[in-house]
Amino acid sequence: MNEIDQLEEANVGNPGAVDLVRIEKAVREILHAIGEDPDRDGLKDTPKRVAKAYSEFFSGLHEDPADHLGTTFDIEHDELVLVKDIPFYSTCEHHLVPFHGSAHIGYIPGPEGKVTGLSKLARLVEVFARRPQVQERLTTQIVDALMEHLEPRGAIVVVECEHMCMSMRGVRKPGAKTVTSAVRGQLRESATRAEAMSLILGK
Ligand SMILES: Nc1nc2c(ncn2[C@@H]2O[C@H](COP(=O)(O)OP(=O)(O)OP(=O)(O)O)[C@@H](O)[C@H]2O)c(=O)[nH]1
Ligand SMILES: [Zn+2]
Repeated sequence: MNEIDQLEEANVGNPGAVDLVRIEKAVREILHAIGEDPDRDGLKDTPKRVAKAYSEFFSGLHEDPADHLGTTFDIEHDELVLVKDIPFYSTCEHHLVPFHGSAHIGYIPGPEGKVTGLSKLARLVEVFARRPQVQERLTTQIVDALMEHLEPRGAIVVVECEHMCMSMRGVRKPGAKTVTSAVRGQLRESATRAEAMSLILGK
């Protein structure tokens, strides 16, 4: 049996939509390409480990934000709700290396009073972070999902990240931070926006 057949046989079913066998084959190729021996002791299980890791890194591609924002409570509150410093890891779609940092999410519930569980905001970040991403799209996808599913009066998302593609390669500037924001509805008005920003950035 050749090495690819062995990989196929070793793949014990693929519960998600990430094709583990295909990743394993590709990782073996990469190891060959960098001049390594994929069959040496330390590397022989690496393709399998990488496939498993990638299925975590990219699990958000197969998730729907509605799964998390579907649970809402009717709570009368027409002031800002803000969850800040939600840590996350994502993967830069240009280099397939991590970028990581924090997301801050605020919204003013709408007249329907749709308020979601606080943990669901962190789950929403995961849905979009666990995909090949750029930071700007991550930021707008989060805010747009909030607007669509909670119908709030307004929403704001601020994301602060360090990109490994700028730290460990290329321009090599570790510590440089990128800040992106997306604001919708009433939170675009200068006074509410300023209040939200000072709560988010005033550490
Ligand atoms: N706007 C944006 N750019 C990103 C993000 N992640 C990585 N990049 C940038 O994507 C760009 C890709 O540029 P290219 O010139 O195609 O690639 P490259 O030769 O590897 O670029 P260098 O990183 O400058 O070496 C780089 O400037 C990265 O810093 C992101 O989330 N948003
Ligand atoms: Zn990158």
